[in-house]
Amino acid sequence: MAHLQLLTSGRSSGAGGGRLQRQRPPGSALQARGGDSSEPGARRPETRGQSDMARRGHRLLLENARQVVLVCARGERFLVREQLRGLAVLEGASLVVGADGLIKAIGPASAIQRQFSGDTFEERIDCSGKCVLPGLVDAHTHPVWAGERVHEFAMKLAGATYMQIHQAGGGINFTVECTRQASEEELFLSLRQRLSCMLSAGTTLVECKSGYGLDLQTELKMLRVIERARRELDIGISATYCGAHAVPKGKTAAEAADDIVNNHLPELQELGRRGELYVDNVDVFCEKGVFDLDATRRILQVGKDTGLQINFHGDELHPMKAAELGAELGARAISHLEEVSDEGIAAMATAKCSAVLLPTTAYMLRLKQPRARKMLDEGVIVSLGSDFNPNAYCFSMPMVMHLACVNMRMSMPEALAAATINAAYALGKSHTHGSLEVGKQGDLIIISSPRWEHLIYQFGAHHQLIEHVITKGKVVYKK
Ligand SMILES: N=CN[C@@H](CCC(=O)O)C(=O)O
Ligand SMILES: [Zn+2]
Repeated sequence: MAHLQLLTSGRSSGAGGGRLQRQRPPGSALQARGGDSSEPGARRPETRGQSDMARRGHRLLLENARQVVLVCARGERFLVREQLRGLAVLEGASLVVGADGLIKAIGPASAIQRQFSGDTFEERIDCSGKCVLPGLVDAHTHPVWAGERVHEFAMKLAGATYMQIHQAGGGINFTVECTRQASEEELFLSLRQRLSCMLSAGTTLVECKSGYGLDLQTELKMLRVIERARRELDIGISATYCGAHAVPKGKTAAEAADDIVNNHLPELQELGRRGELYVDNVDVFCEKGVFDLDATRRILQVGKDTGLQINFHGDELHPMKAAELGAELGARAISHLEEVSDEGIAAMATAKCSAVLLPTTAYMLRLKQPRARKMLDEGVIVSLGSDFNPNAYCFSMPMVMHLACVNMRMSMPEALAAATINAAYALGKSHTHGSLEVGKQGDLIIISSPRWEHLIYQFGAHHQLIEHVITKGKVVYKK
């Protein structure tokens, strides 16, 4: 009898000496049509024979993978607490993506072979000895900008702080000047290049912020560039309006907030109504010397009222009570949180507001690490992002996961969940992305290793490990 074998890899179940529990799968994991119909609770596979029906055409067959990492298998929208001890992993499994780009079946290789024996596939990939994982989700990036800030890296190495550089006209302000001068085409070409680097590092869904324009005209230019990328490129995009990323020269924070709530947000709403520009999230840099709690509240509330999800920068360099505010406003996610309070953590857990942790920032700026363990223990939905921007120049979610494990003491299953299903939740997309389940989008990566943990363990080796990146069942990167 061909049972689906659902493996659970525990917190300490790394490649060396970890324990792997084999469990009978829950019925929902057997949604895969390859499931054995004799399995209690299994949905009966379709019984129509190939002889009496026309051959069906599908987009992709991934055959006989050593491991297929589902991440979760019961339609969970996020994973917290003990759910993170064991991710759902199938061994010796195959996966089918249908012509619509959605996952059609996942199950034991032999069952999938029987079930689909007469069908055709645009592409078949032999995954023997390899692992299939969900495409990675990067929940926080600033990828649209012009200019060059490598000199600031040297200044920071010599001891300057982020805020010293910012207040001296560098940092965000410097990038704003360059981005205002850049053409839309120039910004699009550099964004395309950056997104292609992310894709080849395994990211298939990425949050992209504006925020280097600050004035309406340049913010719209950045958002149009993101919209064009969403329409033309293979990577999935969640667009964030971040016009409150810094206080523009010549304005106070209150004046900037007025401009945003009276002019920027209504204009975005109108463009959305006309189908010209889709924005998913509203962001504010809530920080001492940038936007205080009151200004942040005003902007986020109006953003929410115009239909945007709240997803903002908080409690990064100073404790601001941003987490408490986000929980109160119903924020979907808050990023950074190096300085979050205990009360803020508790409030985020209750409000199901995701903490988007950014290991590259704490690493590059030598900040104290966000308290990931406390957040995880209290049941906060922890996600990860690369924070790609001119200050933290990193495209790679595998490296982000590695840093999260070493510097924030997350386990490998926690890090992978944070870079897949939980990051998708932070973007409001975990019903379609973030795990390999029937009916979800066929976004996957194939790595040339017999255990998935190598993607995290081999620091900086993702380009050797990642063989294929697939979105909607189509190979979009091949090593
Ligand atoms: N903290 C605010 N924003 C960015 C940095 C942007 C920049 O320095 O250009 C961040 O998330 O790290
Ligand atoms: Zn950021």
